[in-house]
Amino acid sequence: MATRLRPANKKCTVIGGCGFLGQYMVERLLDKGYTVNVFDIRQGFQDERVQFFIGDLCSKKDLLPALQGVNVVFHCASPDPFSDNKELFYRVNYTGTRTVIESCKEAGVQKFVLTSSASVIFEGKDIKNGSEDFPYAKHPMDYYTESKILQEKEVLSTNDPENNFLTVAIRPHGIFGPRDPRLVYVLVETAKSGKMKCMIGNGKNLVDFTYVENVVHGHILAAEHLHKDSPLCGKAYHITNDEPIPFWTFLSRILIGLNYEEPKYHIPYWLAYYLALFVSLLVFIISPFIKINPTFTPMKVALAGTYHYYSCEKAKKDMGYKPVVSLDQALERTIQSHSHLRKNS
Ligand SMILES: NC(=O)C1=CN([C@@H]2O[C@H](COP(=O)(O)OP(=O)(O)OC[C@H]3O[C@@H](n4cnc5c(N)ncnc54)[C@H](OP(=O)(O)O)[C@@H]3O)[C@@H](O)[C@H]2O)C=CC1
Ligand SMILES: CC(C)=CCC[C@@H](C)[C@H]1CC[C@H]2C3=C(CC[C@]12C)[C@@]1(C)CCC(=O)C[C@@H]1CC3
Repeated sequence: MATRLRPANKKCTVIGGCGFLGQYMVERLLDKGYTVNVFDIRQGFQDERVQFFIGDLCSKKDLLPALQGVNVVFHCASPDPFSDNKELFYRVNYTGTRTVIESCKEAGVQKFVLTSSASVIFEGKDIKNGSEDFPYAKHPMDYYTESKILQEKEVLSTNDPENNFLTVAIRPHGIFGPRDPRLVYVLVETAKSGKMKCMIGNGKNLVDFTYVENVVHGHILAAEHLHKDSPLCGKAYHITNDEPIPFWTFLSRILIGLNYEEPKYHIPYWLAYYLALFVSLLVFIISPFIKINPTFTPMKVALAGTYHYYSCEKAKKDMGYKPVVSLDQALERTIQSHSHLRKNS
C-alpha cells in the first residue's frame, strides 16, 4: 500500500483535541492532510490516524512529548466556562497557557493559534458589530472571562517573529453544532423543567452564534496565513457566522425544532439582572459554609438580554475568512443531530 507523504510543516498538535471544538478541529485537519497529535486531559474518542497524549497542560513534562517535530499548535482547552472555579481558571487558562507557550518554544514549534473568546470585550453592556479595536473588558463579569483576557494577552504578547515564534488568537462566540455537550442540552433541560416560559428583555437583542465548522475554518485559515510578515502576527480575530440573530429567536428555533414550546412572556432585563445579582450576593455570603454554583448569574442574564454581536471584517480582509455553513443550514444540522432529545407530541 502506498503511504501518503505528509510534509513536516503540516504536523500539528491540538490541545483540548477531545473537547467539542477540538474534535472538529482534528477531523478537519486530518481531511486537509495534516498529521495530528491530540493533547487532552482525557481521551474522548478513538482514531487510529491520531496520536493521543493524555496529560495536564499545566505540566511541561506532560506536554513536551506531544510537541516534538510539530509546526503548529492549536490551543483550545479550557475548563467548563460555568464551573465558577477561580483557582482552576487561573491555573489552566492563565498559568497553564504560559507553560504551554514555554513548552512550545522549547520544542521548536513555530506557530501558535489560541482559541480565545469574543467575550473578552464583553462586560454586560450592548456591543453592536464590535471590532477587535474595542478594549478588553475592564470589569469582566466572571472568572472565566477574566482568565480568558489574561490568556489572550499572554499569547499575543509572546509573538516573536525574530525567534520564529508566531502567535494569533481566534475569538469565536456561542459555538454550537452536532455533538455540542452544552447548549442544546441546557436548553432542553430548562424547557423540560418548565422554566423556559420567559424571555429576558424584549426578545430583540441580536447576538452571534457560530457554527462549529466555521470556527474550525477560521482557526485553520489563521494558521495558514500566519507567517513572519503577515498582519496576523500577535493579533486577535473575531470569527462568527456573520449573521447576528435575536438571542431568543435562535433558542426558539431549536426548541420548536425539537417540539418544545418557545418562551412567550417577557421579564424586564433590569429585573432579571438585579435578581441574579441578589442571588450572587446570597451565594457569596453563605460560601464559607455551603458551596453553590448558581444557574442564574448576572453573566448569563447579560448574555441572554443584551446585544452582543461582533464584526469579522478583519478576518475577511486578512485571511479571506467567509463562513462555510450558513446559520439556517447550521440550525438544521444541529436540530437533526439532537433528534434523540425531541419531545414526543
Ligand atoms: N463553547 C463556546 O461557546 C465557546 C468556547 N470558547 C473557547 O473554545 C475552546 C473550546 O471550547 P469547547 O470545545 O466548547 O470546550 P470543551 O470543554 O468541550 O473542550 C475543552 C477540552 O479541554 C480539556 N481540558 C480542560 N482542562 C485541561 C487541562 N488542564 N489539560 C488538558 N486538557 C484540558 C477538556 O477536558 P474536560 O472536558 O475533561 O475538562 C476538554 O476536553 C475553549 O478555549 C473555550 O474557552 C470560546 C468562545 C465560545
Ligand atoms: C436561557 C437558556 C437556558 C439558554 C441556554 C443557552 C446557553 C447555554 C448558551 C447561550 C449563549 C452561550 C454562550 C456560552 C455558553 C453557552 C451559552 C450561555 C459561552 C459563555 C461559552 C464560553 C464563551 O467563551 C462565551 C460564550 C458566550 C455564549
